Amino acid sequence: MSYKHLMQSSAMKGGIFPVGGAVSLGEQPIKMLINAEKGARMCISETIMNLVWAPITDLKKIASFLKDVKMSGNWMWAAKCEGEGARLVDAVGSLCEGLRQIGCAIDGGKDSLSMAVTAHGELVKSPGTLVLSAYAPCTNVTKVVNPALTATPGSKILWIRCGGDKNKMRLGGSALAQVYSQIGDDCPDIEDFTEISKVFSTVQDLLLMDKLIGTVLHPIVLAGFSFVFEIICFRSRRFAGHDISDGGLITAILEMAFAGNVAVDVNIRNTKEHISPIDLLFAEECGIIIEVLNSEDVIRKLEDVNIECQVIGTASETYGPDAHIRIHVDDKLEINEKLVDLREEWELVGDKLGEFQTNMKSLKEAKEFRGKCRKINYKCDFEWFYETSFIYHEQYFSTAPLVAIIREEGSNGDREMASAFTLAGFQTFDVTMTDILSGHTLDAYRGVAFVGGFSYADVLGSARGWAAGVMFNEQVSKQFEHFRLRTDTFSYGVCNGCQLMAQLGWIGDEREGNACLETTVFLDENECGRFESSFGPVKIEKCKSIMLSGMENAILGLWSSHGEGRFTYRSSEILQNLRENGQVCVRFCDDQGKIGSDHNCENLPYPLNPNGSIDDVAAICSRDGRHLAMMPHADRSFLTWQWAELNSVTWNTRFDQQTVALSPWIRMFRNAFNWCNA
Ligand SMILES: NC(=O)CC[C@H](N)C(=O)O
Repeated sequence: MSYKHLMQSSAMKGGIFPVGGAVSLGEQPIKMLINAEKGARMCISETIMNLVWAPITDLKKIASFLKDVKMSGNWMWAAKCEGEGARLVDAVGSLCEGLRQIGCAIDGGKDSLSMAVTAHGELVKSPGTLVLSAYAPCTNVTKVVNPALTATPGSKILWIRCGGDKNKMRLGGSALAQVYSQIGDDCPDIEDFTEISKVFSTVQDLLLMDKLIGTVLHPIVLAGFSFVFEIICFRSRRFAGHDISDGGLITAILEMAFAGNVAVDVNIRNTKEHISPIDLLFAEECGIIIEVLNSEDVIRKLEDVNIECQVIGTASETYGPDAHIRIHVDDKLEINEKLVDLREEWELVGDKLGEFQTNMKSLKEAKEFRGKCRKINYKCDFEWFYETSFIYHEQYFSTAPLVAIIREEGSNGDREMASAFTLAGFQTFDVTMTDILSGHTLDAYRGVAFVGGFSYADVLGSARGWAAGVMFNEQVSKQFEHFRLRTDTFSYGVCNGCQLMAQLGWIGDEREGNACLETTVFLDENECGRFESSFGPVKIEKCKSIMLSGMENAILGLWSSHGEGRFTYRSSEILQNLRENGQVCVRFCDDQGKIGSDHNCENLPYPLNPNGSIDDVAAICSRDGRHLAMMPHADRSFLTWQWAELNSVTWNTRFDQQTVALSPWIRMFRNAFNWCNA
């Protein structure tokens, strides 16, 4: 089947069309123990304040943006126990009323209403719980804001409270209360839902107005005939935001600092004498924290709708081990700690869970890394811009080279792979292993892509079942081998596809003729012992891969997402040969672009090297460079908004809408296209 819809949507929409879906969650079971009605209202506010960071509706077209938000309500309650049925009714009533006030509907859900058991003669009830999930169309995924403080010079951190009674900072049901094994008796509440709507609408406005976000795009060099612009950073990253919920104001500020890895200095004014600094910092009253460049404009916008806001401080470009957190209340310094020390406190629970999943060596290495990481210096000197307008003409596809996006039962990376190849100018086709088994040949294709996923649920080891399906079927193995040996073809295998290529002998110690007889390179279990999903830097090596030509020395971010990614070789000579032949194509690297051997080590520590591959190998190609097998996902990193962090990216490139959307990884796919057309 052709991915015609991808090509057609490119043709119709004029290229990349960054729409998507936004989802958010809210749950407040501990507050519900104190008061079911208040807990339900806090659930609504948490859900909405988690959703506010994605632009969800074109405000000009629809009068009430929240009308586009739908929710699913899930109830877990011991409703048959005495008094619980009545509490459930109260909670449902307050939920309905709250949603009515903000103009939002529930269109689905599920309930488990017998959440109680008798064990050893004792009745054990689950706390009555409501989990709300909101969903809405996201009009522009490039404008989604995340909590990582950007520390952009000139920006300010603002605290905006909304919904609750401003005379109160209630600690009931808070994380602080739980730390002292208490629940409390007075929990936060939403007294005025209109304020929630106003804040929502104001933030939505900010998301859509670049002026307030402060995009910085300025010409730095005028070289020859071509303008070179520096994209200082991806635009929405000039704006950070986080809701205040579990843990209160202090936790929101700290989490933003941890995520940005930057220093913070704030001074919170406490206007009410009866509120102590502890209440102020730990109460979980509804609100948000934002970091913006043009704070005066934001304050004015909020004043226009009668929402108070306080400028509480700034983040500064002091990173990781150099960064301090200073929190004052009414000019009195309450907290003055190193960022990394506070973050380690915060990581304690994660590390405890990690002890059940991960080996101690990796946990220790991760801790050391957190303690010294400053900022990752991505680097890209090559051009990845190309004139894309031609691919918007459908007739173009009658001449473009064909790529088969091959998937098996359990694959999940086929659509992103198809979209990368389509954007690079190929005609892409969805080809299942069943198609090939029923006689579909690869003769028409110039390229094949083996996608990522969990073929046959990884039961016998990743890609083993998939490989067996090829190796033990004479017709399929002939078909594959014919394709591999043709001199006008290329292939790209990612993750599960990379594991498959290793099993099939497409990379490693290649032999003439049937390559499927033995495996010389094998992807073993990650050294850390768990499935690893992380975004981090890799270095592109000077190598034979046709897809990576001209990209050497770049330091780029890439998603890893695997449980079995450790390149392992039948003998040490194989790795040595691969190195000497220029077949090691990509390596995991540290924040400065250094690999393990630069530090006189066999490989980098976890999590920089997420799987423990010797020599930090992340991708290998065939002897002639036509076949490339890569563990991390370029297919999930070729658009800028797919990158988990871009704060520190400085790239030299021509600027236009398309280039902002495309990350340097698109060059790989474009290289393949140029190779086919050469
Ligand atoms: N994303 C993937 O392709 C994962 C590959 C494989 N299932 C693993 O866990 O290693």
